[in-house]
Amino acid sequence: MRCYVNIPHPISGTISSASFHPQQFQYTLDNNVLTLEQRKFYEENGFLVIKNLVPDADIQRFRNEFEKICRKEVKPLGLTVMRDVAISKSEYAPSEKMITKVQDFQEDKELFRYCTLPEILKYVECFTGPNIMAMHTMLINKPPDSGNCKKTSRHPLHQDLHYFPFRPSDLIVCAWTAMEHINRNNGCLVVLPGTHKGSLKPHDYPKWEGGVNKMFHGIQDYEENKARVHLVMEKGDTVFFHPLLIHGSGQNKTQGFRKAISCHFASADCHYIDVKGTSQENIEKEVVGIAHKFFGAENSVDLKDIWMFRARLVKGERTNL
Ligand SMILES: CCCCCCCCCCCCCC(=O)SCCNC(=O)CCNC(=O)[C@H](O)C(C)(C)COP(=O)(O)OP(=O)(O)OC[C@H]1O[C@@H](n2cnc3c(N)ncnc32)[C@H](O)[C@@H]1OP(=O)(O)O
Ligand SMILES: Nc1ncnc2c1ncn2[C@@H]1O[C@H](COP(=O)(O)OP(=O)(O)OP(=O)(O)O)[C@@H](O)[C@H]1O
Ligand SMILES: O=C(O)CCC(=O)C(=O)O
Ligand SMILES: [Fe+2]
Ligand SMILES: [Mg+2]
Repeated sequence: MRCYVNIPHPISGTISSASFHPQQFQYTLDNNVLTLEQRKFYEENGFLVIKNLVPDADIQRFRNEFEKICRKEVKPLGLTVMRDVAISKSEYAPSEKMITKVQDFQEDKELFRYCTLPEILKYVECFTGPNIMAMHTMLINKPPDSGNCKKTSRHPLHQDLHYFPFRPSDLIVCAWTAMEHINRNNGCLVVLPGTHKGSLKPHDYPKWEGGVNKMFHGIQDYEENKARVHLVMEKGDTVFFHPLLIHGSGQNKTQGFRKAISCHFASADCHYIDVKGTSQENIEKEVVGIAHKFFGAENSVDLKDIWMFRARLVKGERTNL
């Protein structure tokens, strides 16, 4: 996982034994895809934006398929369709306006293409190595908040590792692609650079007046003065980020539904862990509780089974996960 690169001496420009400064990389692997500058950026900040990575034609296909799902013209197996908490009890009408995100599209050929795009996997491999599993998939359709003023479209600051019962964290990466221009107005991603170097923090529901979406846990000891960086992205731009990086997204103040597609990838060489007795126990209980609703409480399923069942190999060999 760790490797050393010879950095030429800044003054002499040569590598001699006297001027040899080994550089340790912890969060990126040795290959020729990332420039040294990009590698250093990810090591330091825990995220990396690649401009214009996914072609418009692919994004259009994801959009078309999402609309078909919303209109109930297709019903992919295993898909979770989530409505915003502010409208979850309102009248049912199948339209994209009702859906805040879909998750687990591993059985939907059109959407899952995202997780197999060579241009995405090329970068993913820099973090996971050659055996790559798609662990969790989402298409987020952040609804406008302007109507209800409840700010329920916000995603509290969190670390994605809170949801994951596998390790090591450095071999996990999220790819998140903007499906349109995204800025602070429609609720872009917000990151706290460098927080991937810290540990996993306890997460719980934020105490928001307007309510909060199911399982949208956030970190509790939020430091107001910590520098937040708002990632303004164009259609097709993709950010890769570490699962310990603290991030969230702000309210959508526009009338449109802000769209992004994402996948969490992990090295197939990762291993599952037991989260009992850790800060992740609360999310495990919720996930297992929902699974019981679907499969019946008598059929005991644990978190590991749920993840193994949904995970898909996208490159290399399925070793552990
Ligand atoms: C399996 C492993 C999962 C891993 C976790 C994710 C990993 C993520 C990793 C990456 C990091 C990702 C970070 C992340 O993204 S974390 C967010 C991840 N969120 C989820 O995974 C939630 C997935 N959603 C669901 O499972 C369903 O949509 C739920 C269970 C929510 C509704 O189910 P269903 O659609 O069948 O609805 P229903 O009509 O039968 O209603 C049932 C009850 O639920 C109420 N309700 C409805 N909508 C919401 C809502 N939005 N907020 C709160 N409550 C809601 C509703 O009022 C009713 O309440 P009551 O009348 O009973 O009181
Ligand atoms: N003071 C805070 N306490 C807790 N969480 C916060 C705080 N400020 C921001 N956040 C979280 O970080 C996310 C991003 O913050 P940001 O300030 O960019 O968005 P916002 O407050 O929703 O919108 P705005 O662009 O109007 O500030 C928010 O959605 C929220 O989840
Ligand atoms: O708002 C988004 O698009 C991303 C939210 C997020 O971080 C997540 O679902 O894990
Ligand atoms: Fe997240
Ligand atoms: Mg704010």
